[in-house]
Amino acid sequence: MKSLAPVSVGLEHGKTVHVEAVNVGYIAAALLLFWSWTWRSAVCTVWCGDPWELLEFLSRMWCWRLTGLFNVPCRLSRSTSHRSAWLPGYRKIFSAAAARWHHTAPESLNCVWQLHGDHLELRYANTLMRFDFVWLRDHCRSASCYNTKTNQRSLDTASVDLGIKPKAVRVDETTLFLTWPDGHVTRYGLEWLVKNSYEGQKQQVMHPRILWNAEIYKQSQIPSIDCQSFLETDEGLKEFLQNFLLYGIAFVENVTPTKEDTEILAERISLIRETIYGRMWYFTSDFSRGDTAYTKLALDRHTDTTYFQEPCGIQVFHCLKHEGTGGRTLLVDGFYAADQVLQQAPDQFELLSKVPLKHEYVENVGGCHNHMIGVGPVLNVYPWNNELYLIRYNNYDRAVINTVPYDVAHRWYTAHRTLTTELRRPENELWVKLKPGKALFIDNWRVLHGREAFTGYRQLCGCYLTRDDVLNTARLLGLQA
Ligand SMILES: C[N+](C)(C)CCCC[C@H](N)C(=O)O
Ligand SMILES: O=C(O)CCC(=O)C(=O)O
Ligand SMILES: [Fe+2]
Repeated sequence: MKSLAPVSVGLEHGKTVHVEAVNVGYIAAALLLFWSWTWRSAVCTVWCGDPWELLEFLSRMWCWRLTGLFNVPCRLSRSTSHRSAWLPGYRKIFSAAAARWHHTAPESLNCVWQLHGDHLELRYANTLMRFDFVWLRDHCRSASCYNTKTNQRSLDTASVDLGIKPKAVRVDETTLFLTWPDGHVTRYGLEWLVKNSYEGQKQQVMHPRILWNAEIYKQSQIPSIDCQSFLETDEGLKEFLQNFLLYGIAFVENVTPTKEDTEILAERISLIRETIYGRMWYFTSDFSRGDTAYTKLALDRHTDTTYFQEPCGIQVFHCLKHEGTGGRTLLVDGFYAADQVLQQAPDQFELLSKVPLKHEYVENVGGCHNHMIGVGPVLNVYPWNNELYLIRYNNYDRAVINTVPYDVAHRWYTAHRTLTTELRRPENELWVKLKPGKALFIDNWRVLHGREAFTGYRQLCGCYLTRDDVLNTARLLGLQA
């Protein structure tokens, strides 16, 4: 008897039937019996293992044939059991059948599918997708599972058997049909699957952006949006938001230079995020608060509120008055700089995205007492596609590093230096002088700001916006955000 690599065949609910090593004659007989159902009762006589196991196995094979799911048990997982072995010939036939792609309807030749032991594989619109069975059950859009009025799931996911497997699968030109063991039918539009599958998502650009240095930004000649058009037309607002999403900064001009008018602007696109600085703030160099922002000193590039667990999404600045010199605003695209780090030193990019850091705001000035702590890495990336979505960079407010051991700390300082070098390249610096009437919106998750030291009286007003609400407005206008 030839000894073969042990193989086990996966069945429903994670059960595995181990097939005893048998000789050629037995396998031939088993094959014969398999194809001739009427002989099912005689199985035990040619089986040298547990007869019920074989019976169960063969009956399942029969069911699969009936339901067209013959290829279900194609997961030929390795098993350390000495008992299981297939004859090469049978194994070949078996896996050849298993590897068969289904073109259920002749018209749907652009969609093929294959049912595996633990997932469904489907190729459509040049996308090869793999779906977990629980996922397929969980996302069912039938009336009993999903409320299309509220766009909410009604199905209790915890009630789905984790070993669930469809009883039948069918595909026509547009739709995948799955019948579950309890008879429930799930339908998925093939287009919907491409859009919503992991593989489909990976192909899509999540957030279209134009990374910039000073030259790129200036060359683009992005116009400021007129205040009236911003406030009164959807086109004006949409153009503004499109610029904002692409570049992380956008300007509105011809704004009446008051705090109240600035507030009206802010409210046009979002809810205002009230913080310890108030709702609409208004500041001069009077050191009314315990922060360098409230002085005449220069401020190096940074993002704000790094000491919040969720740093503010958007910052609005409107200079209401400046009688003096200096005080220009510095803007640097943090994502452009981070991208340079990724190109030069991917390991340093990774470190900056992995090492959690604390930022802290401790204030005890006048009647203001605050102690804020926010923890997170400098670069925040989506774990599923590594896309950068938030940069937390403020060397003034960075707290004691005590979240990593000394050697990691040293590597982190090296990576931080690389990023800082990029952020400080003069060609990456966009300098603007904010003037009364021109409001600036900054994506505080992406673009760093700073300011030049100044003399004289300078008055700035503005606010923070909740990011979710800005993106909500953009999506409602049909933008990808
Ligand atoms: C904008 N406004 C003047 C209100 C607050 C400034 C906060 C400054 C702080 N160091 C930070 O970077 O978060
Ligand atoms: O004074 C400025 O131009 C900006 C100061 C600053 O960084 C801030 O208020 O967040
Ligand atoms: Fe700031």
